[in-house]
Amino acid sequence: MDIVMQQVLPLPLKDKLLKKPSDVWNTSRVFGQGKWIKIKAPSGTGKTTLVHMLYRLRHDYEGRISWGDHLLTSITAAGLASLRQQKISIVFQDLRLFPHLTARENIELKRVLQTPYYNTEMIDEMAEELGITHILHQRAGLCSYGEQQRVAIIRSLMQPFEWLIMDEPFSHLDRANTAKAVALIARECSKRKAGMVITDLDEDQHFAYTDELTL
Ligand SMILES: Nc1ncnc2c1ncn2[C@@H]1O[C@H](COP(=O)(O)OP(=O)(O)OP(=O)(O)O)[C@@H](O)[C@H]1O
Repeated sequence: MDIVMQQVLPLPLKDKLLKKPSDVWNTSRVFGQGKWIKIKAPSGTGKTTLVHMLYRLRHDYEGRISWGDHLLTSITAAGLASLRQQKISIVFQDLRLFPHLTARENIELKRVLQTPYYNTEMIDEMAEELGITHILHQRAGLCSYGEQQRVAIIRSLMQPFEWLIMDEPFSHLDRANTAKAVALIARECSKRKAGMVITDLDEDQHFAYTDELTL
């Protein structure tokens, strides 16, 4: 499934964005299936706005965004839920874990939302790989932000997907833990032949990007 953006401009930022060139805003852009796309921009310039539009959390924009044949402004609630369960997964910048559930419960909830893609043992394997086995039983709200970030990454990998959207997913991880998370994500995307859209402030070489765009 391609993600297509046509002349998209967020209404609250329209005047500001029209004043500078962009690889993404107010242009036609096709994110072809399986591409690994990096979107770079300084703080406060619209990365989270874009991610929320791509995931259809907000639709206060001009232009058109489609997931395959589905135009996001006219998709039904049932269609949206189904595509989010089967085709598009996400790591939010603000993570959106349930703070009163344990780390494991947060991940498990996602795992069982659809016909499980993985069995529950995979949670332990991924937690071990990312070094968070010891906090799986802990309430998510008590975990450090870096621990929560790794929980959110594992949660995003518990479902099938064609696209993984990530909004500054390593912002609270040190270099060694970032490398572990990158290896896991790259493996899981490759296994599914999935694309990714990842935002960050600066250039990086975490993944073998097919496209590097400036917002
Ligand atoms: N609904 C809205 N109304 C007015 N301004 C908004 C709205 N939504 C976002 N903005 C503004 O748009 C700008 C971009 O915000 P956004 O969170 O997308 O940036 P960002 O690039 O993700 O930032 P950061 O790197 O700090 O996370 C900010 O100045 C924000 O205040």
